[in-house]
Amino acid sequence: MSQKQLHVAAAVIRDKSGHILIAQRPKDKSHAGLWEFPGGKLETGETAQQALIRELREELGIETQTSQPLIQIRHNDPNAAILLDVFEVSAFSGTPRGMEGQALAWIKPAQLVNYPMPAANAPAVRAARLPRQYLITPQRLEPEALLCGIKQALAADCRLLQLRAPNLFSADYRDLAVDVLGLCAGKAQLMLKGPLEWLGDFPAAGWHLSAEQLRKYAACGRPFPESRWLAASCHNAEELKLAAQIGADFVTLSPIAPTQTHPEAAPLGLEAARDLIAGFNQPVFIQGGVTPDDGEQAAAIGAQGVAGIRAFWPSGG
Ligand SMILES: Nc1nc2c([nH]c(=O)n2[C@@H]2O[C@H](COP(=O)(O)OP(=O)(O)OP(=O)(O)O)[C@@H](O)[C@H]2O)c(=O)[nH]1
Ligand SMILES: [Mg+2]
Repeated sequence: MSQKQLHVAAAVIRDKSGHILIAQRPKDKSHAGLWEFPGGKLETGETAQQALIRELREELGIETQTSQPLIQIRHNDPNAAILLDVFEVSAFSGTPRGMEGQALAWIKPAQLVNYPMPAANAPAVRAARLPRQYLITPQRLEPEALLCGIKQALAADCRLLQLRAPNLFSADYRDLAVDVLGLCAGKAQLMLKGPLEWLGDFPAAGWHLSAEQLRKYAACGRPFPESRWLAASCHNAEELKLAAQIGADFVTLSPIAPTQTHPEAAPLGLEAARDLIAGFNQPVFIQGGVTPDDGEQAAAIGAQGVAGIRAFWPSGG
């Protein structure tokens, strides 16, 4: 017997203060009592976006004004193979109400982990907690210049930052990381990059693995609990597979287009990137030859957003 295929559209609805709307599944439905992103199954002939608009009207009594793809998740449940097509809804009219008697809650993104959801939702929760841009610090800057640029980036609403400074000696990097953690507190999520031996020194920050580290450690599994972000730099299907194996929460995929800094690396192009992203279940930031203006294009190929160094670094820094 072939497994049932379910295509479901669901919404991460944000209000003006950045809270997210979740709903509790009613008693008479599957996964009763678990929380979910409002939405439902596509009807025959509908696109995912059309289904989303209809479901939000039926379940919440709102009219969707702006929606953008966030993440597509493929999940095999004992009863069905689910394709969960998650959109971000940032503008709507009307006040959401539980039209089917379901409980609703507006919560901060960081609180999502406290509401039990179906297993398929884990990557969507990660995607909802991450911004659309990932700033990586440029090489060969002295600590003062780095701190100055980071302050400017934070003032310009940078919310995910990777402190990459391969030019610094380890002691200097570690001192700098302490300062940057302080600057980021309450503003941005900080990812550090360096030897895994340093992990214990920085319990507050996430960790970004190089492709080389990924190869070395993937077989050992996740190096720390899920309360911190684990990310990895990937360039092909094999590295994405290792990222899934180690339990990475999100990845960068590069290079998408030719870049000045890596002219020798063959760019993937958007089509190949789209296929790789479709085969990977966690948020992907595309990097290399993309700029902050490419966010919409990134979302259109299934990516979380764009990552980068020079094109993302504050110009005065
Ligand atoms: N809406 C929604 N469904 C989800 C999520 N996560 C998840 O695994 N699902 C699954 O996707 C399917 C969607 O079902 P649904 O019950 O919302 O479908 P529906 O609104 O069309 O309801 P109906 O079939 O009772 O008319 C269910 O199997 C549900 O468990 C989620 O975050 N939101
Ligand atoms: Mg539903």
